[in-house]
Amino acid sequence: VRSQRRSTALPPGPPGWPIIGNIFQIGKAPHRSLADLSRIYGSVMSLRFGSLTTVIISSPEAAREVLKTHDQVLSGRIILDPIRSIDHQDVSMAWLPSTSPRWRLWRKISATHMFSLQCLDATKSVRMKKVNELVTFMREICERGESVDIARASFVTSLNIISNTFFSTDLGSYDPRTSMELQESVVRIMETIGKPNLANYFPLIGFLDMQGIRKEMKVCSDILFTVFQGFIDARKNEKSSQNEIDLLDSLMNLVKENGSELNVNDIKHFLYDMFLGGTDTNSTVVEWAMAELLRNPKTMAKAQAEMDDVVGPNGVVQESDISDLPYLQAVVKETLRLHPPGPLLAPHKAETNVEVLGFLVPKNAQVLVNVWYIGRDSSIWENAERFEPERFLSGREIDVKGRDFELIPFGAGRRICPGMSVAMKTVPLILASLLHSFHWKLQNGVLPEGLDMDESFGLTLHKTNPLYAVPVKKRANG
Ligand code: HEM
Repeated sequence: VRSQRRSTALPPGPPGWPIIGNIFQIGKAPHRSLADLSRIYGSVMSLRFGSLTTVIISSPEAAREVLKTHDQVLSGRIILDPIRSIDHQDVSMAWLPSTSPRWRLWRKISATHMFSLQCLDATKSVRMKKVNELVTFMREICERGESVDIARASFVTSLNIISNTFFSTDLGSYDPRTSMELQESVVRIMETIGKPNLANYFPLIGFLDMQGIRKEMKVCSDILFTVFQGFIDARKNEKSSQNEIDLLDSLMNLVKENGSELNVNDIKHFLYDMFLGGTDTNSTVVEWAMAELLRNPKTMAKAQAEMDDVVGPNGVVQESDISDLPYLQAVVKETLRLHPPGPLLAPHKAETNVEVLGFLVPKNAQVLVNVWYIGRDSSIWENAERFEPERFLSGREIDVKGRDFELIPFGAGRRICPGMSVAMKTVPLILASLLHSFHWKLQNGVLPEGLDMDESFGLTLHKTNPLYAVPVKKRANG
């Protein structure tokens, strides 16, 4: 076995420069430049970023090998410098290696206390309430005949869903006059982690903080940690809970029960992951979906007609309606195919040498799965660049749950997004409520075909220019 492993070669890839390797060949849109390179070098390709060997996976077959067959060995994490700078890597569910007992404990806790069917049922009313508030806000915009930044508004909704689940209170506001500190910190942290950062590839220069990334990361993260600490202190001092039990109560009970394993610092870092993982991702998908629908008015009309049929023209969309709205679900899948918020998933790491489709993935290599490219590969998808939700309504059923490797926006295997179940309730509910309550048009007479779809790569793949859209009254109470 040993000699076989030794003879296995690294996957092919473009030649790189001494020391820096391929860093400067990647540019500002790595998912696109890596897609171009994989057309030349194949679906298992290797590059070098500084000292870091990186293997890029670009086909469903290769993704299955990485995320299923060799899942155990390839579920480590490459730690990015900003994460290290706030000491997040030793406590965070998102960054601990999957071999760590603490990672397993957090996955178990989140699966049982947050994302189980029973918990999702218990938090349904929170999602409904917060989405209704979004519609009320949109009604005010509609009355004034103004346009609205779709991502920003749905970010507030997502943030308030999470903050009410944990703390029974709103931390976001639609009113631009209120303090946006926490809201803005979450966005800035996501941007900061996603910035091109030489210190990710040359750890020794991290302390120089040449790009000011560590400083930014620390300032914004401290804002979040201080807010979380405030809630924890208030709960500790409360004699008996005034409210119904929320998730912070459950977490604090867990600390009492698992005293030696978990402490308050662990809770703060867990909350940090949940607030980062569960806000920007959702709102980005809503924004891309609305942008695609505004560019494809017939598709939007079809989705709205389905809702009129199922919910009734004057009804309010309930979460339980979503399962009866197959076209809406297809719109969400189609958006996730073309615009996965994590185009390269999160950076995996090989814990040992392993062979993938005949090539060596060496121990400590970074492994990135280009789900963005897989979603647009014309050998897999007909009219791959077109927004056609209908593709999901005929033929074999394709799911996003990590079983169909041609569509894996949440990843697959042991590192699959733990928040997938709640995201697949929240995103369709927000979208359905927006579409059912209003007609939509672009601002300043922009025509559907004139809407730009430029994207900016970061920890999530954003629309470069925020989508501003105008809600238009649909019916008497709309
Ligand atoms: C449409 C919405 C979402 C998408 C597309 C998405 C996608 C992803 C992806 C691609 C990963 C990395 C998987 C990998 O490493 O292979 C991930 C991880 C993660 N997501 Fe999500 N996510 C979404 C919503 C959420 C929500 C709502 C939450 C929490 C409330 C959440 C929490 C997390 C956490 C904590 C991780 C790290 C898990 C780990 O490393 O073990 N995500 N997500």
